[in-house]
Amino acid sequence: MNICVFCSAYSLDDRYTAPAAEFARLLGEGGHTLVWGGSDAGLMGLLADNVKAAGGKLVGVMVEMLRHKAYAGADELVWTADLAERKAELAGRADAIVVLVGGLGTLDEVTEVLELKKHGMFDKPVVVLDTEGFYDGMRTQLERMDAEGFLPKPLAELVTFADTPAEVFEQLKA
Ligand SMILES: CC(C)=CCNc1ncnc2c1ncn2[C@@H]1O[C@H](COP(=O)(O)O)[C@@H](O)[C@H]1O
Repeated sequence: MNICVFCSAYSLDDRYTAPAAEFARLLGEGGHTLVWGGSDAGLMGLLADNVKAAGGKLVGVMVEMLRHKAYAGADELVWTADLAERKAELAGRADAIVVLVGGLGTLDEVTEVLELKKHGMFDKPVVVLDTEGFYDGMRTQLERMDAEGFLPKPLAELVTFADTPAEVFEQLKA
């Protein structure tokens, strides 16, 4: 399975890096391919290192303006002209999307795929790994949208939440 991951490009503490490394290990050992932003920075680099160490393949989708941060050991690096083209390329190559902790870039990526799903223009599973309750705020907001008629389909059809890396893979099998 080509698993596209959105996550932080920053270096984070162990509360976040340990579950990300565990997720990467399960991905690699499961024989999956990581499709990600192709960067060696922070959590993105850690993810790629751990997938590779566990025997998984790496497909990076990089944007020209971040060429200096490209991950050196990817099996394939795809170059895109801008962030919009990159998001389309990432989603287009994904059999599933997993969202790890991240900042505005991650939020931008996940909201875009959920909006595409809302319109039936993307139909792959999206699973949020809610490490340390990091996404509780986003979840509360989305549940309120769901309960108060802001979504055209049930929230569970757009995105699901997992507490642990193992639970992410259980959900992807379901
Ligand atoms: C100086 C530095 C950290 C450069 C590396 N910076 C980056 N390299 C590759 N993709 C990125 C970078 N920054 C943001 N992104 C994109 O936005 C997401 C991360 O942004 P954020 O850290 O959550 O907001 C990633 O999923 C990635 O697709």
